[in-house]
Formats: sequence, structure tokens, C-alpha cells
Amino acid sequence: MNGRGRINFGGPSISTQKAPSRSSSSTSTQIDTPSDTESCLSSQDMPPKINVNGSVNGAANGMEKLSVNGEGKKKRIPNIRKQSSAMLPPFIVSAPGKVIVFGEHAVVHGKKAVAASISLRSYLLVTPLSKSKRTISLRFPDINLSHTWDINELPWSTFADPSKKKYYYELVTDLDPELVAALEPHLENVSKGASEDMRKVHRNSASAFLYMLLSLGNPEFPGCQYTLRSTIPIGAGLGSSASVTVCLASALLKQIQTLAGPHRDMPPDEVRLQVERINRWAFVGEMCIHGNPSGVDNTVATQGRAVVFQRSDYTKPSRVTPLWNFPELPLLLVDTKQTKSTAFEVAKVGNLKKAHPAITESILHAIDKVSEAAAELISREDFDSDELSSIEELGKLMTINHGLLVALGVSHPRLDRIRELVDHNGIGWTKLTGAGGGGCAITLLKPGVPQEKLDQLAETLEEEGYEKFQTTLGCDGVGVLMPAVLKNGIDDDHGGEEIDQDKFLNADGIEGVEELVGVHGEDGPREDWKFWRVEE
Ligand SMILES: Nc1ncnc2c1ncn2[C@@H]1O[C@H](COP(=O)(O)OP(=O)(O)O)[C@@H](O)[C@H]1O
Ligand SMILES: C[C@@](O)(CCOP(=O)(O)O)CC(=O)O
Repeated sequence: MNGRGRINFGGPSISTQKAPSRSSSSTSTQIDTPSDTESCLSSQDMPPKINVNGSVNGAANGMEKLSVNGEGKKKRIPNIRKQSSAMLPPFIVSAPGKVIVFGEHAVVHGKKAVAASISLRSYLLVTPLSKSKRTISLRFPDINLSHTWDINELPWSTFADPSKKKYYYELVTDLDPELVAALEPHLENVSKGASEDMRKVHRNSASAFLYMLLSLGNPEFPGCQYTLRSTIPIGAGLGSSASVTVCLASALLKQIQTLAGPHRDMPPDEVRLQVERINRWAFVGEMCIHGNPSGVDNTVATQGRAVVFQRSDYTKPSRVTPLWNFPELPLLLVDTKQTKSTAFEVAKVGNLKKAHPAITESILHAIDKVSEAAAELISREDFDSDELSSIEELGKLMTINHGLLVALGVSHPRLDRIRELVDHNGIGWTKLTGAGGGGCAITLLKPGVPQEKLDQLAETLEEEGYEKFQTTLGCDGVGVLMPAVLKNGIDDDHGGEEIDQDKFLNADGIEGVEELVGVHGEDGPREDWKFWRVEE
């Protein structure tokens, strides 16, 4: 299990990453302005640059190139090669889901949250097409979405208007209503004939993609297929949408050549810059899907591990404090199988705040204090996840946090049923995780609970239609497999296996996806995958 702990819980188990050593050290990252290295600059935003062959970069949009001839005179030459993003080989990007351990909803209102990435992930295969094919396709089989746009028909000029144009390095904290409206005609034909509910899901994902593509790309953008497979249950509070938007943002930024790496020797500041860049655009995608996200989900999905997150001022970057030695918590993750909408639950709290500002603010403030206390507790030298006293202290904070979420009106009878089964049988402490209204609950298991009790709980949960999840906490964030080829070990039959769209689409279920492209192979982490790792 690659150094990860595992809890036996009468069937599928949940494992948590082993903390290498305990220390309370943590640093805060706040990146305000990008300081680009040349390798990170987008060809579309760079000043013209003379190449070794004498041609001048910047010849997009049919401009003629200038060359310096032998006599040192400038001479006009025909535009032989249209400048666009250099053709990349097919590649895959991947980003994890997350659990919010403390602070959901309060985090939308500027308070702190503690969140950790999980080992369930999304994988996006990017397949550039030959130059003559001027189409962009999304194949998202998890939600049954398949759609193709003609690149030339997309509203590039609206997004490129100087009053609207956003660059890859900018911090975008609002969607522009005119740009959203410009997408409308291009979303109308998506999944025509499907049910309204299904269309909404499709439009959410498609609009997130188009908004990012049109903001970051240009009319010369290469024809391309984007194929997505995810192992994260959708709408369960585990950050499926953020993991998808992180994949889309990193793929597009990679395609316009504004991301350096990832590679092992990158200096920490450069890693942080790339991570921040991806995170900013993933947040834009999240706004398309959720309306008013806090940014915690995309932050954890981008940088991985565990963090304390706070965005007090939406016009400024968030404050992200990595929890380097996130403890090996005996957590159980249970899905109610009750669908929910993050946008709906977030709006519910917003309405409560309008109706009862002082009361709601005091609940949110209390949640903030719980998150603060939890972060302080798990960062303490003497916190020991095998010790009842440590776990009990953390568990009590979870109980308080859940109660406050109930007060905000975002729980659900099926979530409270898990809490009842767990708390009242002395098995541990439970709170909802994510938006609530359904989705998942996390349970911190009490050390030393007899196996029969755990078996009994597992049986009851199964009988009542709940599903347990096996996952690892504190995993890598966004990663890239470029080209989309896995070596899988020298003696392996599949050595050098190229992952094409058919193979990717035909991978059988979660296990099939993980077996084919998973960042973890059977024998541990797959070395072909590279990550931007924000290190201590
Ligand atoms: N595997 C996927 N493929 C395509 N779109 C997805 C996928 N997973 C999530 N999404 C998008 O994210 C939305 C779910 O977001 P949300 O309700 O916040 O759930 P979660 O709590 O899992 O993030 C979906 O409606 C869809 O637009
Ligand atoms: C409720 C909230 O705090 C978390 C939502 O998480 P999820 O979409 O249910 O995975 C919203 C947010 O932080 O944007």
C-alpha cells in the first residue's frame, strides 16, 4: 500500500497517507503577481521574438513574417507556417478530488476550511487533431456528454475584445455576463433531446470548458479531442467538478504553452507559479459550474496534500497554508447516494444570511473557530492518531461542525442517519463533507472499537443503500503524463503502451481506468506521471 495505513472495516477499507514525521511547521503561500520566465510565456502574449532560423514569432492571424536577409536588409516573406501553439503529442492530465474535513460553507463567506486531497481522480486525455480538422470535441462518458464545435464558429472576437480580454496570468474573480451570454448559442445544441436535468449537467461542464478555451485560446487553436474519465463519484461532495476544471485548465494552459514543467528540478517558486496559474483558471471553471465557489476545492485539487484555506477578499488571491504532516486519520467515507447540488446548497446559506444576518454570521464564525482549533490540534507535536485522547478531541470538533451545518440547513436525513448509527453506537464521530443536502459523510473512527461493531455498522449501511469508499488522504495534486504513453516497467507486456482514445474510453469502470492510466500502478506510483509538487 505504498506506505499508507489501512483500516479494516468489514469489506472495502479507507486508507490514509502515513505521515512521515510529525511537526507543527507550516508555511503560508500567497502569490499576487506572476513573475514569468520566458519558458512560461504564451506565444500569443509575447513580444515578437526572432527565432534561430531568422523568422519572427508573432505571425498569428495571417500576418506576414519578417526575416533578416544576408545583406542585413529586412525583406517580406510569405507566411508559410501559421503560428499557433506548437503541436503537442497526445497527453493526459489528472487531478484529485477532496474531502473538506472542517469548514465547508463557512469558507464561501471568507472563513477558514481544512481540506485534503483524496486518491480518487479525474483523467483527461488531450488528443490534438491534424491541422486540417478545425473542430473541438468533448467526450465525457461519465455524464454521457459528447459534443463537437467548429472552431471557426466560436465567439473568439467577443472574448478577445480589449475591454474583455483576460490573460493566462490574470486573477479572474467574476464571470463576465456578456461573455457568458456569448456562449449561450454554442451551448444550445449540446445534448438536445436529453432530459432537462441531464442537459444542465452537460451545459455546466461544457460552459466551463468553453469559457476557459475562449479566454485562453485564439482562433488558431489546434483542433482537439478532450476525453475525460473520472473515478470520483459525481455530486457527492468529493470535489468532482473541481477535479474536472483543474484538468481542463491545466490542459489548455499546457496547450498554449504557458506552463513550465512539471519536472523534478523545478525551483519551489516556479512550481508555485504554475500551480497558482492552473488554480486561477480552474476557479473560473468552478464559477461556471457553481456560481459562487470559495475556491477551496480547486486549490486542493491543484496542489494536492492538505491545506488550511481562506479567501477573505474575493478580489485577492486566497490564503493557503499547507498542512505538511497531515495525520493518518482513521476516516471512513460514506456516500448517502442522495444527489445534491452544490450551487443550491450554497445559495440556501446565502439566503439564510440575507434573512438572518447576525445569527448566520455567528454560526459561520463558530465554524471558523472550529476549523482553526482543528488545524491547530492536528499540527501539534503531541497529536497522535493512534491515541484515543487525540482522536476524541478532533472527533468532538467534528460533532460541533456537523451541528453547525445542521443549523445552516444543509444536512439531510440520510446524513443524519449515518451520524446516528455511528455516534450512538460509540463507533466514532461523523460530519457531512462538501455541500451537504446529500452527498458524503466522513466518520472519524474511535481507536479500539471491536470489529463486530464495525461489521454491524457496515452491514446496516449496506442494507440502507449507503456506499463506503476506499480512499487515501493527502495525495498528489495535478499531474501530467506527456506523451500519453506508459512504460509500466521494462518486463511488462504493455511496456511503452500508447493510450489512445479508444483504449481510454474502453477502460472498464473505475478499476479499468486506474489500471490503464492511474497515477498509482499496482507496484506503487507510476514514474511516467509528473507532478508540480509544492514542497515544504
Ligand atoms: N466525470 C465528470 N465528467 C464531466 N463533468 C463532470 C464530471 N464530474 C463532475 N462534473 C461536473 O461537475 C458537476 C458536479 O459538481 P458538484 O455538484 O459540485 O459535485 P461535486 O461535489 O462532486 O463537486 C457536474 O454537474 C458536472 O457539470
Ligand atoms: C459548500 C462548499 O464549501 C464545498 C462544496 O463542495 P462540493 O462541491 O460538494 O464538493 C462550497 C465551496 O467551498 O465552494
